[in-house]
Amino acid sequence: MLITTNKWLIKNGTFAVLTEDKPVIRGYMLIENDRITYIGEERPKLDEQITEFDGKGLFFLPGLINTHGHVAMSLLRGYGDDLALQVWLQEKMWPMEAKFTGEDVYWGSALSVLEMLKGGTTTFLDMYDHMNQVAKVVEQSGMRAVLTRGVIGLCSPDVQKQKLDEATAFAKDWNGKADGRITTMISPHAPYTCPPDYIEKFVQVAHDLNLPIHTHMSETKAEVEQNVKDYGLRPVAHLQKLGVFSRPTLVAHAVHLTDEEIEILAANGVAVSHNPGSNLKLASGIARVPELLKAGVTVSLGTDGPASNNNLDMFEEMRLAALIHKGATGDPLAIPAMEALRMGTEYGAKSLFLEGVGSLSAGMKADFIAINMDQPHLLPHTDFISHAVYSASSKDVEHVWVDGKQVIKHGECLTLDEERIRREAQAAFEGLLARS
Ligand SMILES: CSC[C@H]1O[C@@H](n2cnc3c(O)ncnc32)[C@H](O)[C@@H]1O
Ligand SMILES: [Zn+2]
Repeated sequence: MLITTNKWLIKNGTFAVLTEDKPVIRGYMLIENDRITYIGEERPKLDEQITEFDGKGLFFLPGLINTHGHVAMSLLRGYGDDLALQVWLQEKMWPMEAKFTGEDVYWGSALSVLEMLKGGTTTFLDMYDHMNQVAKVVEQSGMRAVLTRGVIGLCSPDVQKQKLDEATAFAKDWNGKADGRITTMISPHAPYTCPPDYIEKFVQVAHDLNLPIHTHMSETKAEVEQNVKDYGLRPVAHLQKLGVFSRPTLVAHAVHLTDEEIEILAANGVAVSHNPGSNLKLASGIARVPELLKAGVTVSLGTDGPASNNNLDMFEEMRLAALIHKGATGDPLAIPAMEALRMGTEYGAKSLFLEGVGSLSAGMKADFIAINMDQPHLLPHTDFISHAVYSASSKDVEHVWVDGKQVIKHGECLTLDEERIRREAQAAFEGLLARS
């Protein structure tokens, strides 16, 4: 077997290393196979000729990490805007999703993976149905993902069992696949869509497979009130009682929390995926992110699905996170730019229980992006971290590497057929409409 080594030396680059004393350095980054093996201001000594890449005018960042979403919902982008969560789900999303075929999920996911890669996201978490199709897209695209079959348990015991078996089989079959780029989790959709005894079964599966749990939690005020009516407890205490937090857990949203609930999440090491764009669009509220971070909770960023956002631009989520908490608290330091960037990268990796991704340093996986800094809205070059959070967008991403392989070059995807995906996704939406 012919073994070829993949080695790159990036020179003349500006790199976000995010250390407290010197967050940005100018110099060199060496990539060997799937890893960063050197990053620093001095040119590394090399005993062989390797491919050099000129990073002049580019700002290199860790690949962005989107910790909550439902990517196949790109097919429903713009279908059912300006509604609150429950109405949006019950009257718009669920009736349409009931008609989704595996093929729809494939093309919807491909459209989103394309959007994410071109926009600088290198890892995403996805909770949905027909997850084999999402996994297939991830495998082909070269992207990294944490995948989980989300289960809504508002159905007969037989169907509940079938869905749980399917979620278990998916989690088992795909964990570690695609050269380790895919990992899996276990996901009851939410406390309001899964009865307590059903959630306990997911906890048991997570224990059996040694996997983390991901679920929606405390997204709206109405959901919290309904939980108290139905079970006599707010969602945090309810999930704790059912054993969910006995597993490594990532909850999405966590908008409506008391001080005591923040302490419970911190004490149990529960991570939170903050989805500012989706929470604003669905009028769910503003999560208590500064308090969560202060209590020691890992808070990362997610877009949620493309139908409640309505894009998958993680630069936008970082900017929103940095801005809305200043407005909500009156404190300009509520979420500084550097913290927002960490939420979109390093804390994202921690939330997904992934080791070796989320920062640019020797030994880490080579998941990184380059943005073109020589554009009017990114000049002058005062503060690159500030520009990445407050001025940049997904459209500024020039190159993307995942696992040491370049997947986006000058904005073009090297792994997926963009033209075909655009055509098939539009056709899939039209097919859905025709069947509805
Ligand atoms: C069972 S697969 C995932 C399921 O979640 C739905 N969904 C999308 N966005 C949200 C959200 O913000 N809160 C709760 N549920 C959401 C999606 O439509 C799928 O049915
Ligand atoms: Zn969601």
